[in-house]
Amino acid sequence: MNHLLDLDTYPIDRPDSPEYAALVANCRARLAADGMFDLPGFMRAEVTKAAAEATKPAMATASFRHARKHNIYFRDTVEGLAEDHPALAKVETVNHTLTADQLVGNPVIDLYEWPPFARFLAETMGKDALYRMDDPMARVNVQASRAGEALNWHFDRSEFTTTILLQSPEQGGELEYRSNLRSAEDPNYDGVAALLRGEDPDVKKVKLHPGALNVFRGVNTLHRVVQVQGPTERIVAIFAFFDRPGVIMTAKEQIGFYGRAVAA
Ligand SMILES: O=C(O)CCC(=O)C(=O)O
Ligand SMILES: [Fe+2]
Repeated sequence: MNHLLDLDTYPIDRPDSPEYAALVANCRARLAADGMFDLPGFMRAEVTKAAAEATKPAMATASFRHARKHNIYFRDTVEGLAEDHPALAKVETVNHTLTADQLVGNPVIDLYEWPPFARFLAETMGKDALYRMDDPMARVNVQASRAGEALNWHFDRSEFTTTILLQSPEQGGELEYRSNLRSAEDPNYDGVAALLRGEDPDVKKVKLHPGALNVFRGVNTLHRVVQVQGPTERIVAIFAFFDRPGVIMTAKEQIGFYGRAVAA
């Protein structure tokens, strides 16, 4: 993996070393403080560039253009919330997705399949273990956003989201986020509504660079990608891990996310 990743700076292949323990401790502290950590230069620059380039033919011809209006919960109704509550205000998302079955041979798949990666992520999140999905599409996705496009405000359905940015646009494409906007006990609908009105002073913005590993607690961190400007697409790889092995999507979920279904 040394040819793909900067294992000198990030020794995730040496889980028994003191350097590994220090790295994990640092990531955990940042997750606790900010709901996020990123590791710049995690994937080597030339590999990152090659991985981005390799997605382009399929992105141009075979990706799923996903354009939708949604609220930040991706749900039609939220129990206890009036339909016209401003926390349910709709935003628009447009992006283009390639699924794992369309990424065969891409370094992002090699990384996903490498057991120390899941082990390292689990340790940063304070979990006993994390498992890859068995879903042929959802395991790893690559999303492209073009000028005028972006993934809009949302909470994630999974507790954590793990990405590697493969290509930056000229302008836009930063990740905007607000950690701890809600908790398991308090949905904080008024806080959500204030943020959607642009009135939350605690929104932060991070500009990731290609090759950076980014992990964030998306379940309680409201987040969006800032609209892309200019001719260069923002391209990001998204890795799906679960607390248990063997997770797959239903055909209905696959069609909802990707416009087609592929059996496991
Ligand atoms: O593109 C990104 O950086 C964030 C992706 C994201 O929020 C998601 O996949 O849920
Ligand atoms: Fe997300």
